Amino acid sequence: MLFSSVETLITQDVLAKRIEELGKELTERYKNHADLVIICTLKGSVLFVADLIRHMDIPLEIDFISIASYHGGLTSTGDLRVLHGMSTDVKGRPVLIVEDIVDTGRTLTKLKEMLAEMHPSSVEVCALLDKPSRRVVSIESEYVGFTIEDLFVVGYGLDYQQLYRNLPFIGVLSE
Ligand SMILES: O=P(O)(O)OC[C@H]1O[C@H](OP(=O)(O)OP(=O)(O)O)[C@H](O)[C@@H]1O
Ligand code: HPA
Ligand SMILES: [Mg+2]
Repeated sequence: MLFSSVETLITQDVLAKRIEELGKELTERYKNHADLVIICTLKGSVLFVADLIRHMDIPLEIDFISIASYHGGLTSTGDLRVLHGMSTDVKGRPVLIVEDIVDTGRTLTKLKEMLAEMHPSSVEVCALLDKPSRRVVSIESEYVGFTIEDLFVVGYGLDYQQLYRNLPFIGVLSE
């Protein structure tokens, strides 16, 4: 499918303000919990996590896991592949998963199952975008930036065929 333009759904300013709010909320949540580990899901969450942690005024570690199921397309293939694992020992430590988007819920479900085997003291999720209308697996995030309609979005880390991740705003592709 060919797309000719991108329409803005969430502007750079609106993103920045909401991410600052989330960072402050998370600072309050975790300020009395030592040893926080943030797990960023690559590739989509890389811009979000970089901005979010700059508003978290507490000690934290960060690690990355590369997990993918869209493989460039518009729909989840259901074939979840872990392309790179994490290296941090999270046993007995609070974990915050940072996700760019929860759509069918399959990625987050798989990630939470994998983490449970590592016995962290707690696991919470901060998702920039939530698309509840597309859920296949019932799962919720403790912290959500924006709840969006059933639209395929790109930008601010999110891709279509690995492109558009560098847009500074969230947009919708149009033909
Ligand atoms: O709730 P779901 O339907 O599972 O979709 C959400 C996941 O899908 C996307 O990853 P993708 O597979 O596109 O990998 P990427 O982050 O490398 O683009 C997105 O970044 C989320 O991690
Ligand atoms: O709307 C989306 N856009 C980009 N990647 C995605 N992965 C799940 N949903 C989406
Ligand atoms: Mg993708």
